[in-house]
Amino acid sequence: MEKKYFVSSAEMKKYDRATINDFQVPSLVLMERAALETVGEIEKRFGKGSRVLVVSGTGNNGGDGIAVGRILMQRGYEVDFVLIGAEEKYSEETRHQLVIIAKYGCTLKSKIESMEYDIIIDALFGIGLSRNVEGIYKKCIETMNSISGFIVSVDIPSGINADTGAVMNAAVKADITVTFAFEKLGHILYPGCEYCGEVLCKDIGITKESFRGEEGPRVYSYADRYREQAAALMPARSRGGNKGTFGKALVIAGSRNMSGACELCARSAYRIGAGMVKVVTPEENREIIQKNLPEALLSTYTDAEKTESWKEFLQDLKESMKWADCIVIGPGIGKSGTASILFKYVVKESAKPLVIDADGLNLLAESEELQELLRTLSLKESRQIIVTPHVAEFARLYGCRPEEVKKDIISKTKELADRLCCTVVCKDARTAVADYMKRDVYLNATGNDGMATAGSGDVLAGIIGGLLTQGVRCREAAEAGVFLHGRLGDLAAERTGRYAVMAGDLTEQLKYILSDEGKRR
Ligand SMILES: NC(=O)C1=CN([C@@H]2O[C@H](COP(=O)(O)OP(=O)(O)OC[C@H]3O[C@@H](n4cnc5c(N)ncnc54)[C@H](O)[C@@H]3O)[C@@H](O)[C@H]2O)[C@@H](O)CC1
Ligand SMILES: Nc1ncnc2c1ncn2[C@@H]1O[C@H](COP(=O)(O)OP(=O)(O)O)[C@@H](O)[C@H]1O
Ligand SMILES: [K+]
Repeated sequence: MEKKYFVSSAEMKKYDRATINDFQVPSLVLMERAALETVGEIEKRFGKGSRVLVVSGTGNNGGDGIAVGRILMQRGYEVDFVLIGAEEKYSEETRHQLVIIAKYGCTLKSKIESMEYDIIIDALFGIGLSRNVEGIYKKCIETMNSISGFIVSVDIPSGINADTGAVMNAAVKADITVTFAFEKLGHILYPGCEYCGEVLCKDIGITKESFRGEEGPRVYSYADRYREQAAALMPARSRGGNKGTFGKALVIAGSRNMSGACELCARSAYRIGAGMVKVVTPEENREIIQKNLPEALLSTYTDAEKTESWKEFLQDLKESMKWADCIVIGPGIGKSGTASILFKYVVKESAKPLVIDADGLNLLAESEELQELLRTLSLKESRQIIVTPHVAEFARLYGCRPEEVKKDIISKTKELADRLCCTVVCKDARTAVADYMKRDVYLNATGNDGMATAGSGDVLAGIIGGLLTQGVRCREAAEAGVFLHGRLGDLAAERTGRYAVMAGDLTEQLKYILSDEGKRR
């Protein structure tokens, strides 16, 4: 799988240092390459004679900016240089860039004087931002945002935390961001991603060799090309296959007044390619499922208190669990006594890959015993288990507040995966996937706020289940499922706009994005 990395500022600094110290590429060479790449993007958009303001800070981000200004000036642009910060703080490289522009007779200002530029080069802070922006720095960011001009942020918009995407009290709102070597976490996480404009990632000679044989960056996504080639994430489909070949999903979902969850989930499992889907739901949903999803097999239950029929149902369920290649449990099952008994029974008795979603997660959060059971099943019986909480469900399972999850979704997802010994999909605007076997965390870059609509989680659970039935392993099914689900949301939003997207539209889009041959196996 071709990956795209999102690095932390510590990782990026490590790769910078390895390139400079181990490979002996001078720091000023990297800076010149960074500047040339940035200039290239400006030249694509603006011609000679355009008015440019360079706003630099004292660190190497400022040095990049001054080099950009110098090259533009040599190529016929009109450039003003502003540097904010005390001289004793200048980095060695920035000092050097200042010596060069002084030789060319450029003057350096300490504040923004004119209000009209064509282009503003934002080079106040890069990945070295270490605390909240205050005083003259804050004022300077506010001025850049208020005056006219196309804003080009160098490396990252000044004021955005490169590790978390947080706004550190104030941040530049860029039109484009030209970054180097690898995209940073702050480019993809909210709210940082909304400040970057288009992110252009450029090679300046800091490559994978700078990992020096160690594991690479911890966080990755799928390469952008899969957006257009979604089918490349699918298992190859055998032309001679029959419905058994493509697997059987058992979807245990829905409750009284909640038939939609199982319908969405089961339909999505079918649309992603499962051969057979059996729905287990309360008797009240029989008619509606038969009418709306006649393709599904069906098994219904009544209250667990009705002992005789419940016993019969459990017998049937046991057979269904043997029949299935994977089980999805939770969407809309509620938290009634019957739901709780059913959930415990399935976790204990099933031997197949299991996806636990929605109410299943709430029931799991309430039972230490079941959490312990998950660990045992995973460690002793190598059971494949995926849990798919949204942030609030995650917080209940983890035992913290939802804001804490949002703030640190990457580490928290990995921690919960280690604790439960399974694969965890923490759903948010940027969904994270981690498991207990691997250090790396997948961070999803597809999807949009149109998907924040009831039932879209049920669709994801069905998609992941449908991938499992086709033999995709847990971690890969979770990552590919999340990526594809986001793409479905993006395509649905392209058609209707983000306001109008509904969960069923996501499943509908599956008709269109998997038209090519799968290549995974
Ligand atoms: N040779 C290299 O190491 C390369 C570095 N590059 C550039 O260098 C940047 C990183 O440079 P630095 O590590 O020098 O860091 P920065 O230039 O991002 O900023 C660090 C400086 O800002 C100060 N600072 C941090 N937070 C502040 C705040 N809230 N208020 C006031 N001052 C604050 C620090 O004390 C330090 O002086 C990258 O973003 C990139 O643009 C690129 O040129 C590529 C090569
Ligand atoms: N702003 C957003 N950007 C991208 N994806 C989003 C956004 N908001 C929600 N989503 C996605 O939509 C889905 C919502 O799932 P969930 O909260 O479980 O919904 P429900 O319980 O109603 O089915 C998740 O996969 C989540 O990642
Ligand atoms: K910057």
